[in-house]
Amino acid sequence: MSAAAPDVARLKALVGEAALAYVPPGSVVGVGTGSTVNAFIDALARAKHVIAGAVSSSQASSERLRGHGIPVIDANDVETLQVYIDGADEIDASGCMIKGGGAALTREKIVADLAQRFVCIADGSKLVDVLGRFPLPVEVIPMAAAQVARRFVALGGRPALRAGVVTDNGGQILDVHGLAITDPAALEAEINQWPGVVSVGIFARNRANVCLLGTAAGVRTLTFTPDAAQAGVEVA
Ligand SMILES: O=C(CO)[C@H](O)[C@H](O)COP(=O)(O)O
Repeated sequence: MSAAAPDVARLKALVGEAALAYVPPGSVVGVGTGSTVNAFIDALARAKHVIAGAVSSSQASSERLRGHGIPVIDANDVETLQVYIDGADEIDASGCMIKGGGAALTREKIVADLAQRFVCIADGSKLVDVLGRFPLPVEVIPMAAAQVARRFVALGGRPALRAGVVTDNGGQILDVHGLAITDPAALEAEINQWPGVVSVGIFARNRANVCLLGTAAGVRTLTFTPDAAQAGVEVA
C-alpha cells in the first residue's frame, strides 16, 4: 500500500463507531452483514448493556454478535425495529444501494424492511453517481439460474454465477455486470417479478435514510429526502 492510499479498514472502523449514535437505548437493533458491519458489531459490544438485543441478517453476523454476548433475536419475534445498520457495495445520492457482495442480500432486505430507519455505513469509495459499476447480486432458486441469467442478457447485462457460493437460504448468486441502473426503483420492481428470483440486490424501496461515509477528513453524514428522485442532503 502506498503512503497516500486510504486505510479502508480505518474508515470502516470510523463509521462503525459513529453508527452507535443512531442506536436508541433499550432497542433491538437490526444488524447487517459485511466487514463494515463487523466494525459496528465490535463497537456495539461496548454498548451491549444498553440494548435489548439484535436481529441479524446472516449466520456470520449472528455468530459475531453472540461472540460478544449480544442476544440474537428471531426476526419473527419483532414487529418493527427502530433502526437497521448495514453496509453497501454502492450508494447513490438518493440513498438507493447495491447490496449483496457478501451474499446476504435476502435476509438484509427482510431485516431492513422491519426497520423504521436504515443507516448505511460505508467507506467513501462506495458513493457513486449511477449504480451498476459493482456487479448486481441477485439471489436465485438454483433451478432458475439459467432462465434468470437469460433475462439479464436480454437487458444488456452479463450475468455470472458466483462459483461455490450457497446462501444462508440455500440459494445461488448471479452477479450481473454491465448494467447502468438509472432507475433503481423501476428495475428492482421489474426483477422482483421474475420467477425464480429470491431477491435482487437493488435497495430502492428499502433505501437508506442516512449514510455515514468514512473519508480521510472524518465521517461525512448524508441524509436523504423521502423522494428518491431528489439528491441526498449533506448535514455534517
Ligand atoms: O451487502 C452486503 C453483504 O451482503 C454488504 O453490506 C456489502 O457487501 C458491503 O460489505 P463491506 O462492508 O464488507 O464492504
